[in-house]
Amino acid sequence: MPEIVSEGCALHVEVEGPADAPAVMFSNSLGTDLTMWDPQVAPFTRHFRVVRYDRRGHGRSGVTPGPYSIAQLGRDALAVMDGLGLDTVHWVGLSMGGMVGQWLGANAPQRLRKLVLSNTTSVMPDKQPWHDRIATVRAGGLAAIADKVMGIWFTQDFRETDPAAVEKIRAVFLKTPVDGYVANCEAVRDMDLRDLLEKIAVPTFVVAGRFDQSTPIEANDFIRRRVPGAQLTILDAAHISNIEQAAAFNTEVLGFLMS
Ligand SMILES: O=C(O)CC1=CCC(=O)O1
Repeated sequence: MPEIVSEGCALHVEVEGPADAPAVMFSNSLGTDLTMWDPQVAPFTRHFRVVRYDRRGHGRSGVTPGPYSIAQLGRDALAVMDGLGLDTVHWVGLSMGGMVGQWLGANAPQRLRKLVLSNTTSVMPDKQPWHDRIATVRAGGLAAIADKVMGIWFTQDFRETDPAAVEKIRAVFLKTPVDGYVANCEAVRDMDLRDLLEKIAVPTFVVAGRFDQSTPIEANDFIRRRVPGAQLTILDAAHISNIEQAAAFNTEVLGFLMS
């Protein structure tokens, strides 16, 4: 894999699937890494070249001083495309990955074929919970919020029926560097992408979770209403819908990308 450095940060990238197939680039959520997309690799590599990367501050990518911004994280994504020699990709982003996707859809539409925005929002109207979360993590590390976050990411039913899947993502969450996590929280807290939405000129599919408390259906439907021609589907999941409802997520997203 080529080493890709974007604005002083080495980004960890993995590529799988046929080299001559169109590329799908997956972008992770806050406090995860590229392994969150493991349930997508087998079905998507049947049709696509799968590109996954760890967002700055996460996983095996570097941690640079924060705060980060969604625009900066968008430029990182373009650096990954440039580093791999990809003129265009399909973009699949969940939560923060969807925030970066909104920025790309408005600022670099020529680099996108289709855009999937999953479990995301254009703005965090209440900043206080983010100030509180940052203070708690600075004082006690990610362990201080892990139980609460897992309770937001997955329904109780899923936590009981597939504890191994939850443990796997909790372990990634706990390994996320505090400085990287906080710098990304600051990007989420401070963003306001609402005015970009009507500029997105890329076929767009919005995926919401019926039980998502973090980026509720209304926030996803706001995006659907503002992005010209966008469609919305709602899965029986909380926030990390690509894991909790992997089969439905794969069917819906592949159906959109291949239509
Ligand atoms: O961790 C959360 O609370 C959910 C979330 C917000 C932005 C993101 O990427 O995940």
